Amino acid sequence: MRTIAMIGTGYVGLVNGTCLAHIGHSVQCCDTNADKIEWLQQGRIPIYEPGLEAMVAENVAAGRLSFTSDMASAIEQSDLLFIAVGTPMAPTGAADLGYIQSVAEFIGRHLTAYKTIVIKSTVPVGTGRMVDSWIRANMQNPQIPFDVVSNPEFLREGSAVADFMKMERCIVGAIRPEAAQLVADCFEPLNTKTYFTTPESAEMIKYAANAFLATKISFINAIANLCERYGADVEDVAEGIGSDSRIGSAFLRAGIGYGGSCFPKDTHALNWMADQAGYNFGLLKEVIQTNEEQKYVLLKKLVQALGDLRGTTIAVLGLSFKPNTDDLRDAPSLALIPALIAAGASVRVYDPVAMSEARKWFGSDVNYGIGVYQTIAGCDACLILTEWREFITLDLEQVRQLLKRPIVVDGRNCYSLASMSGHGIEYHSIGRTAVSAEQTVLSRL
Ligand SMILES: NC(=O)C1=CN([C@@H]2O[C@H](COP(=O)(O)OP(=O)(O)OC[C@H]3O[C@@H](n4cnc5c(N)ncnc54)[C@H](O)[C@@H]3O)[C@@H](O)[C@H]2O)C=CC1
Ligand SMILES: O=C(O)[C@H]1O[C@H](OP(=O)(O)OP(=O)(O)OC[C@H]2O[C@@H](n3ccc(=O)[nH]c3=O)[C@H](O)[C@@H]2O)[C@H](O)[C@@H](O)[C@@H]1O
Repeated sequence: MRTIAMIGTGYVGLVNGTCLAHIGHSVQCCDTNADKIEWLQQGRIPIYEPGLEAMVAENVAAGRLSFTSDMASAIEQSDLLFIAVGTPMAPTGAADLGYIQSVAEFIGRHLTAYKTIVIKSTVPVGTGRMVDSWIRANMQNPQIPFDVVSNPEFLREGSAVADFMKMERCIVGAIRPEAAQLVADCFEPLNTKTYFTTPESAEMIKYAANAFLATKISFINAIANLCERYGADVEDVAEGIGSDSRIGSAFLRAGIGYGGSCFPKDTHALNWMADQAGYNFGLLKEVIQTNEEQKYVLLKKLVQALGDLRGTTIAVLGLSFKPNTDDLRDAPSLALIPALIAAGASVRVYDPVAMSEARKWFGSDVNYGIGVYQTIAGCDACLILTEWREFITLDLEQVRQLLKRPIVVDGRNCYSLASMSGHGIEYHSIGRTAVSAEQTVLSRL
């Protein structure tokens, strides 16, 4: 059992802190956001993450997990200091290391005995060494030893607790093998495969993993756009290629592009790193560009179906960047909804859990519905942006009756073409428009 200070109690810090407590460690989660800490001390969870609330309560009750704004004493009382603060995108596309630097300097000022400092945040290659120097520059007693270890995080929002508890692999990048082993031992109860490497490789593994997954998504979205032009069905194509074990079926769901707090910023940060090194990562630039364009494909489909959008009311189902989270950071909805409004439409939105988050982003620009059916009633068309369970099990008969015009434009391919047409709904989805051979490029060949 180790004593751990988790510095930064956001999606990653709160889940890691709670799960590390759950596997037996004694964890203090700290944050500069005093409101967040106060909420957590009252047993309230500031984010929506399945399974997290119960796990927090259990570990707080067991005395293994606590929340504090007193970072200095948490640091003093802990063997390992995990840094899990944000690394948002700077205007240049680079990762903004401001929060990391301020934590490193704080640690430096409060270091009174040996500590292992673990970087959980996603940081550009070389950051571990910068953290080392920021700590050193602020130490009152430069003789105190410490290690900086890179231990990137791979959890997904919406399944974060399960991703941690069934961790597929643990990456540990360190200069001193003893420090690497200390960090690996923290995760020992999970029985996961650990890969030991240098800090630079560990930092690169994180960006390469996210960029590769983003590449798969942009690739299948580009194929989807081609499928529409040739009358093929991207769902069949994804299944057909995904069954090749060298390709794999994961991350081949065509849609309206990837969003969230990580793929967009991490692809930009990797591209920035490449540019800094004088390497033109053209492939990655295309992945980013394809994703940008994909966010607007539903607008084009809607205009094709309805014509002029001025004076129309459009229902939007799903605002979060994926199901099972209330996170709207870089969600496709943030790009598409302003575009609908700019085209003259009134927008009525509904999301099962992200409504209060949505109010922060959209304010009074949209109307907020109550439940699916109240939201779509009387609308000219309905868009599906997130594949929440509630939206993939709609009562299609009611949908047809409630919409002014029975048009559904689905950015997540939640339904078969047959089920929608069977209910008399004009259905537009991604990469599988039901066109006859005469309407496709084939007819012109
Ligand atoms: N959200 C995700 O699913 C994943 C995120 N990551 C990476 O983990 C890092 C954290 O991401 P999130 O948890 O999503 O961010 P977040 O924004 O949800 O949380 C960061 C927290 O750090 C706190 N903070 C900022 N400065 C601080 C300081 N000086 N001292 C103490 N606390 C401070 C903030 O108040 C905030 O509560 C990022 O680098 C991200 O790229 C990695 C894998 C998954
Ligand atoms: O670094 C991070 O923060 C995390 O980023 C992603 O996790 P997350 O963003 O939570 O969610 P994903 O499930 O990866 O989905 C990201 C986006 O891609 C989209 N997506 C995903 C898969 C797919 O086949 N198609 C597709 O469009 C989703 O709708 C969503 O908008 C990675 O999957 C995690 O491994 C990583 O730790």
